[in-house]
This record gives sequence, C-alpha cells and structure tokens, in this order.
Amino acid sequence: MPTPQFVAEERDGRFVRQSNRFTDRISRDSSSPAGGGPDERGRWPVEPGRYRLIWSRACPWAHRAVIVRALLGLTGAIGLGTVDPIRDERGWRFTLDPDGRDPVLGIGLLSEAYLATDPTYEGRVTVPAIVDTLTGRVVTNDYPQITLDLATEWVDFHAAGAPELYPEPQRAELDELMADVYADVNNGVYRAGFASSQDAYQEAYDRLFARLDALAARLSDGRPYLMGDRLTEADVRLFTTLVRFDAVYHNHFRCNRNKITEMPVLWEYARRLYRLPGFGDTVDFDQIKRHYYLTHEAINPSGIVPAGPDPSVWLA
Ligand SMILES: N[C@@H](CCC(=O)N[C@@H](CS)C(=O)NCC(=O)O)C(=O)O
Repeated sequence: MPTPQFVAEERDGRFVRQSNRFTDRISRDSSSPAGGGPDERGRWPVEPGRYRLIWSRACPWAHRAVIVRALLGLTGAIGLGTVDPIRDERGWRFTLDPDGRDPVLGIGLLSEAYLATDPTYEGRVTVPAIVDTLTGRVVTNDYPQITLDLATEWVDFHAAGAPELYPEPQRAELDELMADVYADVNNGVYRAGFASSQDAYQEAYDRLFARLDALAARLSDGRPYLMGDRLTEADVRLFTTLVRFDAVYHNHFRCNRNKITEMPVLWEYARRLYRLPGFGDTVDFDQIKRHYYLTHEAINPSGIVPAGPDPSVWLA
C-alpha cells in the first residue's frame, strides 16, 4: 500500500521532499539495442512509440514534462497517460480511462508499474513517471532529469524549429537560476503550505516572496523570458507554479502576501507563457483545485473547493 502523502516528511516543522526515485535515463548514449532494457549505466535506448509519460493534470512537477513534450513536438514519439487528480489510499488511479485502466499499459493503478519494477518498493508512487510499454516497468520518476533528457537526448525526434530549452552555452546560469526557482518557488510554496511550525512557515514565505520579487526585477528590463529572448526550461519550471498560485497556493498554502495578478511584471510574463501552445492548453484549473483542496485533509479538512478565481483572467 502506498505511503500516505506527506506523512513523516518533516523535520523541525519543515517539509522535506522525498529523494528516493527511479533514476534510469533514456539516452542517445545507451548501448542497448532497440527493444532492449537499460545498459550497465541504467540508460535505455531512445525509441519513439515505446515509452509512456504518466501525469496528473494537477501536479506541477508532471506538468513541466507535459509542457516540454509539447514544446519539442514529442507528442507523437512519447505517449501520455493521465491519472485521476484524486488519489485514494491506493495512490494514483487511471479512473479517467474507460474501465479504469490505462489503455496502453493495462493497469488501473500507477503503483502496479512501480511494483512491477521493484516488488520491494516502499517509496512514494509519484508522477511524473515514464513507463516502458514493452515491459511495464518504470524507467524514471526523476522529474528534474526527465525534462532535461527530453531536451537533450531526444533531439533527433524534435519538431523542426523546436526551441532549445537547455542551451549548452547558458547551462551554468540556467542551472543556478533553476535551483533558486526550485528551492524558493516550486518547492517553496510546499514548504510554506506543509510547515508545521510558525517559524518554518515564515521562513518559506519570506524566501518565496523575496524570490518572486527578484524574478520580477529580472524580467522588468522588458525581456520576454527569464534568460532573455529565448524560451528555456527555466520558464517552464516557473510557469507551473505561477499558474497554480492564485487558484491554490495563495489560499491553501497561505502564500498570501499577494496574488500573481497583483505583481504586474510576473503577471504579464505568466500570461505571455499561458498563450503559447503547450502552456495554457495543458492547464486544467478544475483538476488542479480538486487535487489540492480535496486531498490535503490536514490543511483543508472540510474538503470545500473554492469557486474562484475566475480563470478567464488568463486570457483577458
Ligand atoms: N515527490 C516527487 C516529485 C513529484 C511529486 O511530488 N509528485 C506528487 C504529485 S504533485 C505525487 O505524485 N505525490 C504522490 C505522493 O507523494 O504519494 C519527488 O520528489 O520525487
């Protein structure tokens, strides 16, 4: 049975994210033949049509992979399975599919793929996960690496004109920027929301808004994207938190110094991204809100899902 979400993941009132993951990779460097499993370094061969990305529309970490897959034109090369935004005590379920089973993998619960990979697995069953359709095994749930590998290992299958999301000359700066965005923003909202002491909450809140102010200052020179004129992985990573912010984090996670709609530079930037193919068209506010407000009982015991905010502001 999967571990309940976020139990026992704290230290001194501070929320600590799990680190155990499946960390194999799909790589151009794999020495395995087509149809083969991982090589001695855990590298699976790049093969269009073979792998299936499993996501929840609610999950910001999984959402990044879906945006990157769309931006790079990999929708035909890598399949997509969608779990129900509401986990029950068995974890993520394919209840949105006919007969409650993923039509390609034939499983009803994502945990089946995890246990097929490692029958002794006791970590969290998380999305995103990339599953091998030939064996039903989880290749990776290592979400930071998944998107970087889509950008760098799948280049032979990118659409013509696809953006270079992780450009070599900018990697040092990008890595530093993405580390800050992760610590203070992507994970920062969770650190505020799941803090169980006032001090831990305050620290996360302060760091979150200091970082958002710094990001707004960075964008205030008129650049369209964080790294300048070109869209990169950093924009994808920031977007998935910004798009959930007013609907969930501001209220549910008490990140309420202000809404994103009240930060003019960030709001304009977020809406610019929202309008790009792959971004707004992969956002589902209903599933996002139902996931957070219905499954974090400790934070929202009534299970009431707020009616607002009006999502049409994103397209105004
Ligand atoms: N927890 C993952 C990141 C992805 C993640 O947290 N996904 C969430 C959904 S947003 C999940 O699947 N949670 C299920 C659980 O923690 O049991 C990790 O740190 O490796």
